[in-house]
Amino acid sequence: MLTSFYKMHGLGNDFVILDARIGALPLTPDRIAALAHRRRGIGCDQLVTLHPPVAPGADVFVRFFNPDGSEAGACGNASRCVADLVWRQTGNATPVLQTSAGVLPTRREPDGQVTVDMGAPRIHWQEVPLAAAVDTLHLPLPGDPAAASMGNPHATFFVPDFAMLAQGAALEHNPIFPDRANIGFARMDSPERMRLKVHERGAGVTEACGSGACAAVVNAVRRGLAARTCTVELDGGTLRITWSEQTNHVLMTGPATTAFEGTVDLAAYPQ
Ligand SMILES: N[C@H](CCC[C@H](N)C(=O)O)C(=O)O
Repeated sequence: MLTSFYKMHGLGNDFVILDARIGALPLTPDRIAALAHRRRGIGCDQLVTLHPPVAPGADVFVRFFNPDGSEAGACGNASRCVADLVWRQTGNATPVLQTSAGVLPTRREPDGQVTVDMGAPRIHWQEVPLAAAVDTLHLPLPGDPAAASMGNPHATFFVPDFAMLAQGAALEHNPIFPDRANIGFARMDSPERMRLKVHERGAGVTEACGSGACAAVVNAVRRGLAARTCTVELDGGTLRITWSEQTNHVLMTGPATTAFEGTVDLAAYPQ
């Protein structure tokens, strides 16, 4: 059974996008992991599936899966890529994405970049989630991180350099994060500019993390370290993030790139 796929990336955070809008695809966590494998599969940081929308006003329902097979409620870079794909397919420059974490309006900018309204950050401990009723602005961990969710859990460490990146895997699995967490390391170069590296939950260090950039700016603003509009410099490039005072929503603007299209025989991958 040959299935078409799109290989796309947002600042080097790369995705295999499969279209399940015309019919369900036989995907299991093991098959997702096999497809995401860098040598034995197509290879990607996340596998993304498209489904018929259910939410009123949504153009497509999008699901995000990490290469370990786990599902995530948000993926900022992939959301920009799906919005770009829908525009290429339909000419709709403002597609609305339904995700398990909420309905995300998007907009194609005149320069070809894509803005996604990532919704409001969740900053209560139960929403991140955390395992205990602690202040999410100062978690009881060495390095004093803050935590927030953009529909997926993020911890942000404010650091002078990136020596702590090597601790990302252990921190991802720290028991304070019952659903694990994406671990961001942010160096504030000015209130308007942040350098960020992210060890992603279920994926490891990626070239960019869109939801991680959103959470890092939210946490930096909460700490009084950043302006509400901040340029986030990641390994793969830069994102513009604004945490709106009026709407409490976080807007993320950045590129979306198609690398290639292909077909894959899903039956050739383990169930
Ligand atoms: N690893 C993340 C999902 C992908 C997020 C990232 N690729 C982005 O652009 O937001 C998680 O398990 O929550």
